Amino acid sequence: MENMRRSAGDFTNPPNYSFPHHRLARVMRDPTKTPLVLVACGSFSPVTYLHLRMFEMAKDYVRQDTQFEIVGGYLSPVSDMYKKPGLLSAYHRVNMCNLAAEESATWLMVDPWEAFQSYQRTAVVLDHFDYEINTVLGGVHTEDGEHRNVHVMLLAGSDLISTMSEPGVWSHVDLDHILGRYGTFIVERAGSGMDQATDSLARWRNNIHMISQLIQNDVSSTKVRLFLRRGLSVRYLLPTVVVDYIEQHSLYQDEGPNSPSINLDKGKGKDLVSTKSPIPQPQSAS
Ligand SMILES: Nc1ncnc2c1ncn2[C@@H]1O[C@H](COP(=O)(O)OP(=O)(O)OP(=O)(O)O)[C@@H](O)[C@H]1O
Ligand SMILES: NC(=O)c1ccc[n+]([C@@H]2O[C@H](COP(=O)(O)O)[C@@H](O)[C@H]2O)c1
Repeated sequence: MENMRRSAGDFTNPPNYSFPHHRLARVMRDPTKTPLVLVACGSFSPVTYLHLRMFEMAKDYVRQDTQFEIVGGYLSPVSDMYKKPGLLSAYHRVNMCNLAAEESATWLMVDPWEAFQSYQRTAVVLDHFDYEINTVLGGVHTEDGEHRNVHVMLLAGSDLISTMSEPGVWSHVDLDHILGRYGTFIVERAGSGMDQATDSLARWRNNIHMISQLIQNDVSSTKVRLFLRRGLSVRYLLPTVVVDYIEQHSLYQDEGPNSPSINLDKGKGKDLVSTKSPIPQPQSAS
């Protein structure tokens, strides 16, 4: 079951959807390596420099410590149905991610697939990338024309991985699918210990790569939203094009219907009130 590849009928697509691949490198530089696509799932409400920085940190780690070659990276904003506090409409979140990705790294893209439809579990999202890249596009090639399947991996902060030990948030079947079949790069996040995050995930440890933050940076979307509501500047915490977009559309002026009241503490605000949405539990991920 774990290695079964999905087919078109297994996925629901939003209207007029086409998979973005304009920045996906289709020819590998080093034929001895395994091609890799990084996928970051999250709210991105709004996208910050930390989200973009995660990809750069992973890129350094991949080059120095692994046999992978990155051929592309994706931000995959979650559906509005996730109903997380502070979640702005998918329309604006996807627009902001696109602006940020376009002006940042040349290998970053935004996939609106999960954003514009019903909530899709992360295991299904990774299957969608695997399907689009390997089945539909046919993977990538070496310079000699040899075909290679692309390995898809989840890129996440240590707070997200911590939730994998919280009861009721992830099903065991999904965890086995995500960590067993795909694997993950975990970026250290202030306030969310790396060891603690992965203790209960030991059986998949070969597929879990931990990336330490050598320059501490604890920007979070929660704090950015709070700053905006208080009329404080968020410039240099997120790309200028995103700051301009937020100003033009007067975004994040109100708390919004899902928002609990939060304080600007040292963490993300998550310690004070649970912001985790109940996740519909799957029958099976594959
Ligand atoms: N400062 C950070 N350090 C490490 N990882 C981060 C950081 N900020 C976000 N991430 C990671 O980015 C991914 C997307 O996160 P998300 O969009 O939920 O951002 P967030 O800042 O945690 O949002 P919110 O504050 O609204 O909860 C998650 O895997 C999260 O762990
Ligand atoms: N069971 C699951 O597939 C599951 C559970 C919790 C969060 N997630 C994903 O993690 C991402 C970030 O979630 P938070 O912003 O709540 O930390 C979202 O993309 C969400 O879909 C998936």
